[in-house]
Amino acid sequence: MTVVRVVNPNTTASMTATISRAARAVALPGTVVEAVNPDTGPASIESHYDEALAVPGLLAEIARAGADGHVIACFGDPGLDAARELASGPVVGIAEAAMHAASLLGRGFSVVTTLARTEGRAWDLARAYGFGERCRGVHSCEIPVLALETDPGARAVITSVCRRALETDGSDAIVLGCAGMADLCGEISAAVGVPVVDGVAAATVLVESLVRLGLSTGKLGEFARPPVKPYAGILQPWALT
Ligand SMILES: O=C(O)C[C@H]1NC(=O)NC1=O
Repeated sequence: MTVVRVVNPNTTASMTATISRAARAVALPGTVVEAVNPDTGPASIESHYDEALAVPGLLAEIARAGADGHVIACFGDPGLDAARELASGPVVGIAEAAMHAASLLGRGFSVVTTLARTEGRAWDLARAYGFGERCRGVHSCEIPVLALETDPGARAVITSVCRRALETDGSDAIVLGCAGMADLCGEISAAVGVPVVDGVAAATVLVESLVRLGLSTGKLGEFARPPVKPYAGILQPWALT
């Protein structure tokens, strides 16, 4: 039995439930999906500040024993490198997984995300992961992350931005730029007529496959366990042994 811990780094349990449904929908029968979120940190991640303050809570969830692999279920892939130092199993971010999957579906893909201020981060990740050319455009809906659950017009807006992205970019696929959009994949794909990739599902399947292949992060160099040292103040609980 494989245990994949899917970590929503923000503290909104209803979003964790959406993420859990998307991950469980694609996991194999022998895989246990453990969807969690920290109890400390931002309610949603929409800025560099939010992202920085989400990382300690995220790492606490990564550090807990009992998982064979981890998904970081936030499109900024926050704390991914630190999580890889800490975890013994594979760790995959949803942006990374979605971009890899989309790159196999055609010559180029477009990212559709929430707020315009997060577009730069999506471009940074695309370039860092080697998809600077394959990523044809990053577009935003100007819908706050938590409004995805409460705004009845959100689906229509996201679908419209996806349609415009395809026209503008000439891309072959869409990457949804927020874990909170995970439940919109099928509906939007049917509406716009191209594959729409949800990073939660893509990362869950990727981690599951890596575990089944007996593969994990290389620990000889950069991603070896961090050196032991004191951590003062409120971060004292994060000190390693
Ligand atoms: O960066 C974003 O807009 C999306 C990102 N924020 C969040 O709380 N979960 C996410 O997937």
